[in-house]
Amino acid sequence: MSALRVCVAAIRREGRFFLQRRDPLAARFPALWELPGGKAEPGETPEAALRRELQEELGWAPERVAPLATVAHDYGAFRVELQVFLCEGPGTLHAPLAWGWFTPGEMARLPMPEANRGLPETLACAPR
Ligand SMILES: Nc1nc2c([nH]c(=O)n2[C@@H]2O[C@H](COP(=O)(O)OP(=O)(O)OP(=O)(O)O)[C@@H](O)[C@H]2O)c(=O)[nH]1
Repeated sequence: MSALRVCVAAIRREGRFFLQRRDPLAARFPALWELPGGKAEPGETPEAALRRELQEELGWAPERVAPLATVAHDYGAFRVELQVFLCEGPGTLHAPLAWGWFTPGEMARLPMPEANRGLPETLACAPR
């Protein structure tokens, strides 16, 4: 089974990261907290996909984007490969869902998709 390539943004401000909560009525992973992002379209580079998703989801363009980690996870019914980018820059994020800024320690206590389990540790070690 081929993996869904999903590009996600670890948006950092003052040591905290932006998470949004999935729709409580979503068919998959309802009400879990996740990083903004989504699937790359055919022919799209991961960074271009990420920038497009951030614009669509949050109406926001990052000033700096750097690859941080890749996490593969098998959910059984499907596999994902999360490509995580560290994103920084000013400006308002126009989030339509519940959202917040969390330290890696706080993040570790939130309900998140299984693929995200190791992320708090990775984000805690992200280059300054
Ligand atoms: N955006 C995002 N997706 C994640 C994260 N962790 C994780 O397992 N995923 C999964 O990766 C896929 C992302 O694809 P998508 O963003 O285009 O899909 P979607 O929210 O419309 O959800 P759906 O296709 O599951 O209904 C989803 O299956 C999502 O649950 C994360 O931190 N952020």
